[in-house]
Amino acid sequence: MVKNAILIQASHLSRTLTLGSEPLHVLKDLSFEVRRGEWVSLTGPSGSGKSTLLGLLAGIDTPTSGNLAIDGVDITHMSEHQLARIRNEKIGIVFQSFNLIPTLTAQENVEMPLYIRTSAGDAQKQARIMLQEVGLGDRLNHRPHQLSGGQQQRVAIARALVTKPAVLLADEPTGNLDTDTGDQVLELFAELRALFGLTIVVVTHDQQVADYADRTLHLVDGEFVRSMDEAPKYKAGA
Ligand SMILES: Nc1ncnc2c1ncn2[C@@H]1O[C@H](COP(=O)(O)OP(=O)(O)OP(=O)(O)O)[C@@H](O)[C@H]1O
Repeated sequence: MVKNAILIQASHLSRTLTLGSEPLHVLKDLSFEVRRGEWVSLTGPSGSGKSTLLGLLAGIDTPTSGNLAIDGVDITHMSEHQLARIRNEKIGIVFQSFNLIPTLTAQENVEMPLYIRTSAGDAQKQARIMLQEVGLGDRLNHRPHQLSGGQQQRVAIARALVTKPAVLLADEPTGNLDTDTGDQVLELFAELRALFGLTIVVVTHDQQVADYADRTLHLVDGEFVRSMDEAPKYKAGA
């Protein structure tokens, strides 16, 4: 059976927060698709709604209105329990601050998402293989504080991908890394995309990071705009 080419389908998504008496329209009527195997950047100024949108795609938050389907499954009205299952099966997430558990080794951190789906022995084996894929086969027993920032992010990437998700979501994944280390992490994304046919969505405010993607969705004040619609960088004839 040919799998659906559309991996993420969002229709008229809105997210409104009610704080005090005034509603805050964080995301406004967003409709878009992401195709299987595509790499999309999500850019925009601070406060434009990037992380909020990523939270919806991750099933961490739910939209106020509209519909969202991931890998052919409509997740819009799912219970927290159902969303947790979708997150474990279909979604890998990487954050700016790595979010590793400090008391666990690299291997144990990567095993974690597998505990609810397989035996301890199998989890250990799969975690080892995934850490080898990200170039950390010789750091299995190191704890996060014994690893560099780039290595910690590689562990986080291994943890995100060990369940073989359809989509990797990343929120400023290079934000805590120097430029060279950040580039290495993005090169690793590209390798893993080729290896696993991954779909990738990266939130970033860094144009160089955004340029790794096939396509950019640019948010301003909760709405998509084309980057070229922004204020011109120079005046014609100046
Ligand atoms: N839990 C919350 N309570 C109150 N306001 C919130 C909450 N979450 C988000 N917001 C508001 O929603 C808007 C969008 O926030 P969001 O974090 O999605 O933006 P962002 O584009 O990711 O910003 P940044 O680049 O600074 O991380 C902001 O104005 C923010 O203040």
